[in-house]
Amino acid sequence: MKIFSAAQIREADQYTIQHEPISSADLMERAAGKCAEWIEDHFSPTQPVYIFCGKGNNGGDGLVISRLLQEHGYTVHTCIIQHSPNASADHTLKLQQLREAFPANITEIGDLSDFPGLPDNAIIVDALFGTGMSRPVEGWLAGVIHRINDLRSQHTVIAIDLPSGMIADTSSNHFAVVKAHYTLSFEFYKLAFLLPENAALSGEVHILPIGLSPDYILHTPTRYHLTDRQIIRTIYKPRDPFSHKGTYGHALLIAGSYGKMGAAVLSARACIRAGVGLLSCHLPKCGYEIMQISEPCAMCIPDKDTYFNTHFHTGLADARYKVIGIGPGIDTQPETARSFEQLLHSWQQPMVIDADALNLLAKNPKLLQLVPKNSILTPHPKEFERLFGPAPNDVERLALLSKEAVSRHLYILLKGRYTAMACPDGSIYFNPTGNPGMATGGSGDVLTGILTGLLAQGYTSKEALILGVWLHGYAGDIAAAEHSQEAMTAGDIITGLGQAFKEGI
Ligand SMILES: NC(=O)C1=CN([C@@H]2O[C@H](COP(=O)(O)OP(=O)(O)OC[C@H]3O[C@@H](n4cnc5c(N)ncnc54)[C@H](O)[C@@H]3O)[C@@H](O)[C@H]2O)[C@@H](O)CC1
Ligand SMILES: Nc1ncnc2c1ncn2[C@@H]1O[C@H](COP(=O)(O)OP(=O)(O)O)[C@@H](O)[C@H]1O
Ligand SMILES: [K+]
Repeated sequence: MKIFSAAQIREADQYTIQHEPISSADLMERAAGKCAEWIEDHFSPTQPVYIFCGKGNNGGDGLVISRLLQEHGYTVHTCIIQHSPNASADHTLKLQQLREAFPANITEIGDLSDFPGLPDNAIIVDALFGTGMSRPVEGWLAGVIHRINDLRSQHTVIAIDLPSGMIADTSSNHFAVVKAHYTLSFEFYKLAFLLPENAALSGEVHILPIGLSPDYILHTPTRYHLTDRQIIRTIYKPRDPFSHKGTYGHALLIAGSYGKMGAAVLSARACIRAGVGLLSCHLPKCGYEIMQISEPCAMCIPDKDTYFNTHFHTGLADARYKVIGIGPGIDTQPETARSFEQLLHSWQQPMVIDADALNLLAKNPKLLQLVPKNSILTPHPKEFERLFGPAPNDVERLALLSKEAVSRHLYILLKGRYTAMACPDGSIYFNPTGNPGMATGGSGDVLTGILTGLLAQGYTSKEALILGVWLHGYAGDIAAAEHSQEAMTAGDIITGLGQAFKEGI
């Protein structure tokens, strides 16, 4: 699914109005109708509804919702916030229609002292501002937002299109923003919903289709995308009935150290479950028996060193590996760093680089220059900061992520609720699958194994990244459904992979 900027959303709106064609007032009727329907499906008419409307088109939506809910027997109080002497044309029209149909319970709020007292069990609908926001809300208007937020523990807050005060496509960190329980947004996810800094603001987001022009959506390029099944289906390649294990590549996984062999085992198991043809694991001697016993499908290459991987740069040419995955549990010993440097001098194919291998790159920035083009780097936010430095907010962190991916010709993901995947072509994909049950040691090692396994099978770096992160999260969701978010383990994510392949594509 494409994620458009506020300006593009306005364009989509205008394009639909001209080409469907439909009047802007009718489009507003359609959008607000979807919201009213959603509210009717989820809340009973016995609950009083308080709708706070701004004077732009977001407020216009609120006015239509008010009329439609009253037509269906709800008691609605409509509060119009007088933040400006002028109202949009559609706001003016919809206010007139509301006054004609239901003249009672319409109040104007010109100051915080006009804010109504709310009865128990009320629903607050926030229709103050939507995609028209471009600067922070200040003064008594910010006070209205704070007042709504003070009431959220006793009442349900439903934001229309965006929680008011939030800017659709840039950072609103530290601004006054409504904290909604639900956000009913039109047609598209907004970038703002995917940012960790906004986690407490949008609540449950529901995207309501309002019939914006499919032509416009198809032909308008955008930088941001949210992975969905449609994208996944274009990537996934079913296996050829005449294929053999050579078809699916030989991967080398460099992982583990004394006390961290679990990371290597998890990664190896995930790589195998992701469908690799053959897997060899380069391990410190102490890990040899552990791996042989834990995962009989993996072959093992013991290092010269008992506790750490220190000589994995040798013998690469003979084995004709398709891909190398490196990092889970390898520690950051100087001998490991030296071997990594030599490996980077001799290996030119894409690699998957994770965990301590990322920390080695952060410690030795000259190594970063040697990373083969089209490699996949998988930092969590702390590892990202060690590698590329801090950013003042999430939107600037995304810009930094993309800049590094483009200038170095690498695929770099930034892990989190909506893992962001930056590509060398400048695009950024967000992944919606996964859950907080995956915030547990070993989940990242599983991802490294999956990505390595997919690259080995011939998926391009971009395909492996988007598909791998999707499957990882999907398998995590299956694990959480089976075991709960608390009790699930990284191993359960691997177990869930089978069902993820069967049901998630
Ligand atoms: N995009 C679409 O396809 C559709 C959009 N509709 C609605 O239209 C909304 C956009 O409407 P508008 O463009 O009128 O914008 P908004 O209603 O979001 O905001 C514009 C109003 O807010 C005021 N304003 C903006 N920033 C302010 C600030 N920092 N402090 C104080 N006042 C501020 C402006 O003066 C103006 O009165 C969407 O969010 C959505 O709710 C729907 O009605 C129809 C379909
Ligand atoms: N709240 C969450 N929602 C979705 N995915 C999550 C969440 N928390 C963690 N994850 C996923 O779990 C993985 C954790 O990786 P990482 O922090 O590297 O773990 P480890 O180093 O312990 O293996 C990442 O892929 C991340 O996106
Ligand atoms: K709103």
